[in-house]
Amino acid sequence: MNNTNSAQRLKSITTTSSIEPIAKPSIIPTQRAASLLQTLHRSLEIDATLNAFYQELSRVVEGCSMTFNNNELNLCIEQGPHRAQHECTYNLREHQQELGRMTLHRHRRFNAAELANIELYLSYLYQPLRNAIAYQKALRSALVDPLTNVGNRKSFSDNLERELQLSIRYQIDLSLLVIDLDHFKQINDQYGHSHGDQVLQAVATVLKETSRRTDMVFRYGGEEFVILLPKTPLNGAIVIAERMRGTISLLHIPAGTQTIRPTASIGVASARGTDSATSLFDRADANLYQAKEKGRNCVISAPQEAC
Ligand SMILES: Nc1nc2c(ncn2[C@@H]2O[C@H](COP(=O)(O)OP(=O)(O)OP(=O)(O)O)[C@@H](O)[C@H]2O)c(=O)[nH]1
Repeated sequence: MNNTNSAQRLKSITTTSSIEPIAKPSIIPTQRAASLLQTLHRSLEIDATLNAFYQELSRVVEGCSMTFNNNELNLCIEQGPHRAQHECTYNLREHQQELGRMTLHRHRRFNAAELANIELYLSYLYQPLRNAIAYQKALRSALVDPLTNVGNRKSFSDNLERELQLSIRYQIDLSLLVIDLDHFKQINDQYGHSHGDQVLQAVATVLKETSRRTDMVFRYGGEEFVILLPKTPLNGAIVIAERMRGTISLLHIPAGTQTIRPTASIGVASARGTDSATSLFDRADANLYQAKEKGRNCVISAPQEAC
């Protein structure tokens, strides 16, 4: 295998036994190998597992840095000082499932013994990393709505409590949007449930795309979404809500020969020092109710407003 200035080493590792080192790795004392395995198995945190791997690897492959990517979990974990011109990359996979892509960088080229060591160490990493990834995926699936891929109601409750505490303790603004699709029952009845699902997915995409990275989008249930806007006062929240409402109203979702044009009503509220999670949510929800009462496809942030 090549290891020149521009060469990229790309290898798929499917199981521990499939690794065939191209040179003899340096001999790791049994006790050291056992202790490395024990350390790698200690945590189900991907970060901690990779950090332990890197600490150990950099003893035998000096001066290297490491980048690990997992697209499904949206992970990019970097260890070590910098990226450099020489690199070797391994696609770690289990059957058809990607565990991730591991790249090691260094200013000096990797020699054959070092490459063999890297592969030996990867064979130790493989199982602990697989366990950590499976655990993170399980945690994630308990908190993510599978249809729309945004946070679910449980995730919303956890985040609302935490953000409200932070907002009260540090006197930081916090706003909440409660968004409900209009006449969604009619959409389901007229176009069918699967087109209804497509509308929910398209709306979730709009909500994610029209919010900032720090905003949090959740599906509260059915055709109702909620958005937490940390560090956002009421007037800012109204602007974001209007942008979301406007963008949803521009959607054209194909349904056979027809097109679905959904709209949404939005209730907005901002946290006060005396708020509980329930009182803040109830205020936004009451405003949503007003928006429905006053004609739908509008944003209400105070009970007296008209659409
Ligand atoms: N396709 C689809 N429909 C859902 C899902 N969850 C809930 N619904 C439907 O959403 C509809 C909600 O209807 P309603 O609560 O009557 O509200 P609406 O028709 O949107 O009327 P307004 O909110 O008053 O504008 C019901 O028909 C539910 O069956 C889902 O995951 N997929």
